[in-house]
Amino acid sequence: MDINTLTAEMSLEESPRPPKSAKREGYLKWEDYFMGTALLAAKRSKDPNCQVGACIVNRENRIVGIGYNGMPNGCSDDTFPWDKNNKQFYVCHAEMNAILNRNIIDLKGCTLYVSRFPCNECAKMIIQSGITKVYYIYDKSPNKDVYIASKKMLEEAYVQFEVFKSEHKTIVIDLTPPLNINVS
Ligand SMILES: Nc1ccn([C@H]2C[C@H](O)[C@@H](COP(=O)(O)O)O2)c(=O)n1
Ligand SMILES: [Zn+2]
Repeated sequence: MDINTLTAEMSLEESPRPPKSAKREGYLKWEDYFMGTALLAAKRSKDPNCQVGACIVNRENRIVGIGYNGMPNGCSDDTFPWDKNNKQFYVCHAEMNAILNRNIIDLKGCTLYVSRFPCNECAKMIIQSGITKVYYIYDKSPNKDVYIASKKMLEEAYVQFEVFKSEHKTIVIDLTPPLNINVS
C-alpha cells in the first residue's frame, strides 16, 4: 500500500465521526427556545380554559420580558372569577404582562412570541411599546371584532405578524435526572 492509498482509507473511516471538540447536534433553535419559553410561562396560568404565554426578545436574541395571563397583583386567583363571562373584566393578558414585566426600558425592534393571536388591547400595547414582529401559534377566533381590530391596527402600524412554524411538534423536559430534553 503506498502512502496515497493509506491516506484515502483513513479519511474515509474518519469522516462520519465529528471531532471531539465539535458542538452537539440537535440543540434548540432560537425560535423554538423563545416560543418554548412562552409556552412554559403559560403553564403558570390559573385560567381553567385558556393558558397563554408570551416572551419578548430583543435584536440580540436576549429575552427581555415574559408573561402569562393572570389576575392583577393583589387580586386573588381564588376569589376573582374565572368563568367566561366575567374573567374578561379582570384578567391581565400574557402580552400585557410580558410588556409590563420587561427588564429594559425600550422595546423598539423587539419580537414577541405568543401562543395566541393578540387581542385589540394588547395590539395597542404592542404598537406603543415599539415591538415590530409577532409570532403566534394560533388565532382562536379570527372573526371576532377584537381580533379583526387587532389585525387592522397591527397592519396599519407596520407590526408584522406571522404564524409560528417549527420543524418540531413537542419539547419534553425532564425535571429529574438524567435530565433529558426530548425534541420530536
Ligand atoms: N392573546 C391572548 C388571548 C387570550 N388571552 C387570555 C385572556 C383570558 O384569560 C383567556 C381568554 O380566554 P377565552 O376568552 O378565549 O375563553 O386567555 C391572552 O392572555 N392573550
Ligand atoms: Zn390581549
